[in-house]
Amino acid sequence: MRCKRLAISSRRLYSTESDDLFRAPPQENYKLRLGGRNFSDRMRCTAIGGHGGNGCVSFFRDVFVPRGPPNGGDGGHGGDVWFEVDENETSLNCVKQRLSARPGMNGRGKAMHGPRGSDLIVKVPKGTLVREVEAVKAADKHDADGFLGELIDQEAAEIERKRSDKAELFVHYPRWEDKNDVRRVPLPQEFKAYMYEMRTAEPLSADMTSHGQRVLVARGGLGGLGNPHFSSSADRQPHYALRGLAGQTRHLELELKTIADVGLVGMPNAGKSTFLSAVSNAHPKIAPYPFTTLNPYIGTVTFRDTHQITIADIPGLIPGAHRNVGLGHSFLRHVERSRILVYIVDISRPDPWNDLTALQTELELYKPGLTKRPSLVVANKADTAKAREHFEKWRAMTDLPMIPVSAKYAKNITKITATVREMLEQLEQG
Ligand SMILES: Nc1nc2c(ncn2[C@@H]2O[C@H](COP(=O)(O)OP(=O)(O)OP(=O)(O)O)[C@@H](O)[C@H]2O)c(=O)[nH]1
Ligand SMILES: [Mg+2]
Repeated sequence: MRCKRLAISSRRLYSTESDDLFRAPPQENYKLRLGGRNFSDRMRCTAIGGHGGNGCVSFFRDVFVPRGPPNGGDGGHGGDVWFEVDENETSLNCVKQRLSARPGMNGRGKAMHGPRGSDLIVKVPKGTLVREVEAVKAADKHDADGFLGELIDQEAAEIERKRSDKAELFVHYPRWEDKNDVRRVPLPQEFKAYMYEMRTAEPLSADMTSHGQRVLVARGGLGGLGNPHFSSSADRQPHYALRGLAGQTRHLELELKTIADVGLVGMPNAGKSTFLSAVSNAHPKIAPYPFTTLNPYIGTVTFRDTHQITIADIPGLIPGAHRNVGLGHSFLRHVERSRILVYIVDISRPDPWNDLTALQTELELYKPGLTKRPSLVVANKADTAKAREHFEKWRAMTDLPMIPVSAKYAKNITKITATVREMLEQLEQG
C-alpha cells in the first residue's frame, strides 16, 4: 500500500517539466516513415477467402408439435480479400504473407442464419502490380462438375468418386448419415455456378494505379443452405443440409513500381536528395557519403496555383550496376514509370559528361528504350569552385539542354520545376 502511494506521488512530482526531459529526442522524418520496418518492393503472399458457414438441420418443436417443419438457418458467406490502393503507403511491408478473411458463421435452429464473415481489406501502395503465381482451386476438393450433366459419358469410377465428394458437401442430422441418400439431391444452381467459376477463374493480374482503386483477390466461400431448402412433397422432413464451401485461395506476387511524374537519376552523392528536399515537401536523408539513400522516396512539388507534381528520388547508380555493383539497379523499377527523367550530375567532378554517359548506359541495360523518354540534365553543385569551368567545357561539347543549379543553396531550382511542368503539360497535350 505504501509503495503504491509512493508511486503516485513520484509521478506527480515529475509530471510537468520532467516529462520533456526524459522524452526521447524527436526522430528524423526518414526514420519515422516506415515505423522502423524495412522497405520492401517485392513479395509473395497467399490470399484466402473465408470459409462459408454450414447450413443447419433443425425442426420446429413445441408442446403438441412433435414433428414440426424444418427450420434450420443458412450459413453465412465467407468474407472476401480485397486490395485497396492507399497513396499514403510507400512500401509493401504493410502486407502480410498470409491474408485470410473471416469465415461465415454456421446457421442455427429457429431459422437463424449465420452472419457473413467480414472482408479483409489490405492497403497497398500506389503502383503495385499483382500477379497470380499458382492457383489452388477451392472447388477442386468438392468438384461438382459431374453434377452439371457434362460428364455423363465419363468412366463410372470417376462418377463414383465425384458422388462421394458430393456426399461430403452435406451435414446430417445426428444418426441419419446412413439413412439420408444425398446422391440424388440436386445441388442449388448458385453452388454449381460458384464451383464452376472457381474452376475456370482466370489467373489474376492487376495494376493498381489510382488512390482508392480496389481489386478482389480472393472470394469468400458460399454459405451452406439450411434443411428447409430441401423440403419437398416427397420429403417433408429433410434430415440434411448443405455445408459451406471453402473460400478461394490465391498465391500472389506483388511488385511495387512507384508511379511519379518525374524520376531523379544520378550517381551517388550527386545531390539528388538535396534537390528533392529543395523543391518539394520531402525530407530525405542527406549526407556527404555515397549510398545515403537506400530506398525510393517520393516528394510532391506544389506550385503557386496549387498544381502538384510528384518526384521520385532513388538510390545512386554507378557504372556496372547491372552486374549488381553498388546497390545494383533493381531500384530503377521506381523510375521506370516516370514520365520524365531528370539526370542529376555533379558538375564539380572532373568529367561530368562521363557520368551522364554511364547513367544512360545503365538505364539502357535495365530497360532498352528508357533513355528515349523526355529528359532533362541538371548540372548540380554550380556553387563549387570548378563548376563554371566544367560547365562551359561541357556546353561546348554538346547541344544537350542543361541547367546549372545549386540544390544546396536552392539556386535556379524554380527554373527546373517550371521546365518540368512545361514538359509534362506538353506530354499531356500530345
Ligand atoms: N556545394 C554543394 N553541395 C551540395 C549540393 N547539393 C548537394 N550537395 C552535397 O552533396 C552531398 C550529397 O548530397 P545528397 O543529396 O545526399 O546526394 P544523393 O545524390 O542523394 O546521394 P545518394 O543518396 O548517396 O545517392 C551532401 O553533403 C550535400 O550537402 C550543391 O548544390 N552544392
Ligand atoms: Mg540520396
